[in-house]
Amino acid sequence: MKKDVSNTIGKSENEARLAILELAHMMSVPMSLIAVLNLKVPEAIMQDGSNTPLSAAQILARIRPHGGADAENLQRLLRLLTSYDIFDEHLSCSGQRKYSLTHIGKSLADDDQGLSYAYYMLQHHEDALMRAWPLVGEAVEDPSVEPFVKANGVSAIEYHTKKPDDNVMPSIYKSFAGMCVPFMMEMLQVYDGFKGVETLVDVGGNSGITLRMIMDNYPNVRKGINFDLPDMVARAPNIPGIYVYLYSRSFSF
Ligand SMILES: C[S@@+](CC[C@H](N)C(=O)[O-])C[C@H]1O[C@@H](n2cnc3c(N)ncnc32)[C@H](O)[C@@H]1O
Repeated sequence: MKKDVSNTIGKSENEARLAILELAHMMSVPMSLIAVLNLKVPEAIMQDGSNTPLSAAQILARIRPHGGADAENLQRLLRLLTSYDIFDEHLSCSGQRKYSLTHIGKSLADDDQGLSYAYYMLQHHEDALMRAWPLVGEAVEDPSVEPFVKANGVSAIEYHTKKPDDNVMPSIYKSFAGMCVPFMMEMLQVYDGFKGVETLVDVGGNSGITLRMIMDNYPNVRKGINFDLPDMVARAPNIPGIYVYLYSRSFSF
């Protein structure tokens, strides 16, 4: 007997169409997220520390108090990001939409050290990297020059370490610190493997901030060595007890 597969085919074709549509528009997600991060929307919602739901117009009143910005367009971004679990949407009986931050969204608002996951997200979508992505297919045809170098003339590490940056903490440090500090805080609560260690080497220690956190928790670690590239450690903050070790041969993570 011939098996009726029409429903199955229809279902999988529909799923395929939806999947392709989602993939075709995928760029809207990181681009919308970058837009709300640049607008400092997470900080605006957390401004009074309460994460109280706010309408797009109320958010704009906090970030653009002199007016002139478009609440309707901000709401479009917020609605899109609500479907990716960055915001929670609260719909009132009158049809007004308000937004608060989800658990994921809260990780994008600055903490009391001025750190958050936002800096990693921003650094991974900055212009230099965005110039390299369209060239990624060329790396298949000709792998001799990596896309970032082709687009920007220098390697990613060189670009980031040589970039003029008058911040107290250059963006490449803030990007990694924003990701690593919360992780290390949790790790230090459960891992006690640093007991008895006197000298600790952090390979690829970046700004040295996680090494400092370990040394603050374990006074037995008297000497820390931040083993990183010369340009990276050259701009790293000077931390008592932490020495830098320069290594320039390339390796990948
Ligand atoms: C993902 S970051 C590490 C983040 C850091 N562990 C923290 O806790 O914040 C990778 C680091 O590896 C470093 N790195 C890359 N190539 C290296 C090399 N050849 N020698 C030493 N460090 C290198 C980079 O400069 C960068 O600081």
